[in-house]
Amino acid sequence: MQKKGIFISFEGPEGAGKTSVLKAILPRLQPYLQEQLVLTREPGGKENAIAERIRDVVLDPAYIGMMDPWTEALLYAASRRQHVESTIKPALAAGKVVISDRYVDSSIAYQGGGRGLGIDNIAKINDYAIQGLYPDRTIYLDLDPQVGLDRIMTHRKNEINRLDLDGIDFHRRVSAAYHELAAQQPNRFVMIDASQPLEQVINDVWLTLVDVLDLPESEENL
Ligand SMILES: Nc1ncnc2c1ncn2[C@@H]1O[C@H](COP(=O)(O)OP(=O)(O)OP(=O)(O)O)[C@@H](O)[C@H]1O
Ligand SMILES: Cc1cn([C@H]2C[C@H](O)[C@@H](COP(=O)(O)O)O2)c(=O)[nH]c1=O
Repeated sequence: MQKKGIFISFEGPEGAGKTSVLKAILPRLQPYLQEQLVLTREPGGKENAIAERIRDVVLDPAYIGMMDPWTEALLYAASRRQHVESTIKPALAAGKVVISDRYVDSSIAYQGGGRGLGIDNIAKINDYAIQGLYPDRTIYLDLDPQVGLDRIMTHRKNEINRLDLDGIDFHRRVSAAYHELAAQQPNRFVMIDASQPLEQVINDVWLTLVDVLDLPESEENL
């Protein structure tokens, strides 16, 4: 496939603010990109019934303590393969801007680092899913994992998924793996301090997008 579009992923620990930031950014981007913008997520994906069904299984709190870690890793990779093939690749081939709330770095950090399955092993199984398709830029919302977990336990109690309920040690290993990835690929990762007030985080993300997408430098965009 000849990739023509731009691919941006958002990553971070639980409760870092990815969903809140993307919700705020969407109406600001739409006037520039209109139907060229594809906002999607993992596990799952925009208009991707198969990947969304896998999401339901892998995140279901009913399976706490029951899901084998490799089954978990393979389910995320299977959902990603479907997402890449039927959502991401066609959009990029059509020259669109694809923004994904989580992508392969989540697997490297959560299953490779958090579950201890090994970063190289998880990268290897994900080769089948992504076939070399890495994001052009990855916006990492950086937050102490305990602060993120406290946020979701306080404000989002009715939407807690299976991994949110893993212990703090798991989430600290996830965070360490993300930091290792970001240190290895400083040109791809943009680190944003997600402990700031939400408006400031949104602004920092917006300025990054203005740069990456080469949006016109109006006063509002600076
Ligand atoms: N900068 C911030 N300061 C304080 N609260 C925040 C901030 N950003 C987000 N929140 C709050 O934290 C909670 C989690 O935010 P959000 O759902 O956007 O995070 P997320 O990164 O998408 O989390 P997850 O990956 O777990 O789904 C929400 O209640 C949100 O209002
Ligand atoms: C893609 C992906 C995700 N995860 C984890 C990270 C979160 O705990 C959930 C997704 O929930 P969100 O509220 O939509 O962020 O799944 C993972 O462990 N591995 C992955 O590849």
